[in-house]
Amino acid sequence: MPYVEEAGLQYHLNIRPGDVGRYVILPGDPKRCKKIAEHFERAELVADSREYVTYTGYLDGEKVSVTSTGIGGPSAAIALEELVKCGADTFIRVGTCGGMDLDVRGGDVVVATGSIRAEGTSREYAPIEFPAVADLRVVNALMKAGENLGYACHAGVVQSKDSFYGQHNPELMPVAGELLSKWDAWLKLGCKASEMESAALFIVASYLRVRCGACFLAVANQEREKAGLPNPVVHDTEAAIKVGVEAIRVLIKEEREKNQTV
Ligand SMILES: O=P(O)(O)O[C@H]1O[C@H](CO)[C@@H](O)[C@H]1O
Ligand SMILES: O=c1cc[nH]c(=O)[nH]1
Repeated sequence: MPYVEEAGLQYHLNIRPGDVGRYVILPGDPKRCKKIAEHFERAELVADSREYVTYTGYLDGEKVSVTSTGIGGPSAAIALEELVKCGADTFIRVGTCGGMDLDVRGGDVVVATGSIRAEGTSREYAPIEFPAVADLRVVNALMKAGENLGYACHAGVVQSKDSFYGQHNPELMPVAGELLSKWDAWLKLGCKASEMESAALFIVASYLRVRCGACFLAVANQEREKAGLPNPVVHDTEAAIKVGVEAIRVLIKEEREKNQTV
């Protein structure tokens, strides 16, 4: 492969095997990495390349990492591929989203059980009939984490799309009819929220046989606004970060207990 340089150095992330733990948190925003790494013990910056910032530290004695994916499926798929090449096998996206279902308010945490593949990247990995689903053990760990921390997380299907403004101003787009009629269908089907990376991550994780889940801070809910309901706007991602970090702790504990019984 021409894009792998010496000793397994990855072309985009600028990391090598050994630089990251098997557990990796995946925010979109590179600036969220430092905030997440502050929850680790002995965290160190290991790489800063393009939109990909990576810190590695420890949680309960286990090596863990955080790598930003940037915005959208293409860069998220690259991050997952290169992290897997460096030995990681369990991933939690900690992102932001816009609420869709009326019960999701700004400030709430949403856990994805699966994602609508309204984006392009996953189609270059799997036919559209194949569902983008989160790993069941990671979903359970995220819900347990919410319970441990006293956050009532919403669990359900989310929508992954490529156009942020197609979500917020669909009526201005040349394909308005298609965007609006599909959005209406997602609402009728109980879709919880809209974001941009989880479908690609779940499909690439299925292909590479690794575990991936996702939780999000709902920034606001445009459907609540439309319905004339209170619509708080929240930008502080700490609740979703705490749920993601606690879920990694839950998974580490489960893995240790499993290894003791075999
Ligand atoms: O806050 P992050 O993790 O970047 O996630 C969401 O925010 C970005 C859009 O504003 C997209 O990446 C979307 O998925
Ligand atoms: O409304 C939102 C908020 C965050 N991310 C999105 O994709 N949409």
